[in-house]
Amino acid sequence: MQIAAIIVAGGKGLRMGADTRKQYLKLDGVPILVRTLDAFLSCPKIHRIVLAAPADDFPFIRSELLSLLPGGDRVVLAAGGAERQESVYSGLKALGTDFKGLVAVHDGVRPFVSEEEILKVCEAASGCGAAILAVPAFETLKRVSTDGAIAGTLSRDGLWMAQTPQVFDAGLLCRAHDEARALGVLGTDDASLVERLGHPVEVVAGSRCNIKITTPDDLDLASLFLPRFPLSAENPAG
Ligand SMILES: Nc1ccn([C@@H]2O[C@H](COP(=O)(O)OP(=O)(O)OP(=O)(O)O)[C@@H](O)[C@H]2O)c(=O)n1
Ligand SMILES: C[C@](O)(CO)[C@H](O)COP(=O)(O)O
Repeated sequence: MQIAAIIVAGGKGLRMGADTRKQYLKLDGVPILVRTLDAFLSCPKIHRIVLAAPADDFPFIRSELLSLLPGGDRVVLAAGGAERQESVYSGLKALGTDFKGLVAVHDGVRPFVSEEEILKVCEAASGCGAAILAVPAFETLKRVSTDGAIAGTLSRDGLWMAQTPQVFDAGLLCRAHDEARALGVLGTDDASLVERLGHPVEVVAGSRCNIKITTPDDLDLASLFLPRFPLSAENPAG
């Protein structure tokens, strides 16, 4: 079965508070987005890659990022939208409605995804049509009221934190996005749009290394993980 990846990198990175969009910040000299794309370009099961990114950045992405990557010319660019969901939708349109395989949606700012994780979540989705990586909640969870006081302690039983890749049958993902758009539903991930259709989504245990680089602290954490995630052997920057 054909597998396509949609990498979303259209965000502004407001919580990072950097002058540059965080997907272009460098970790040990290599842009975060290049590290993420390298993980997918070097995975033999991924046949096509669409990158949803700010349209104004396309010249920079072509000349400064894709040019660093062996196979970077395989990456098709799609214009990112105002919300993550719109960026995924734009990626789906760029992929084309005739694509019939699996689509793996991944955040451009999750560079520490392993090939093993990509393969196992794709494998799960090839069975049931929808699967995501996630990790069990690992801290005590509090509901906090607007005055800053604890309003309750939640049971951690059965609570998981969603990661990406989130992998779906292409037709199912298109239907989930079309319906959400028609109804004005905005989800923070793709699985939530598929869940609303009543379709089961399998959860595959991921790793706590697969962080979404969101705040400046995450850059410090990322530097600790770097030695465990070298660039692929084909990548001359690696
Ligand atoms: N309009 C958007 C918003 C987000 N994303 C992408 O979705 C992923 C996860 O989003 P997040 O980490 O929340 O990124 P930002 O939206 O950039 O961050 P912030 O909310 O702090 O502005 C990132 O790779 C981001 O680039 C996107 O493609 N298009
Ligand atoms: C898709 C996602 O990465 C799963 O954790 C996440 O929902 C994106 O989160 P955001 O911070 O709301 O953009």
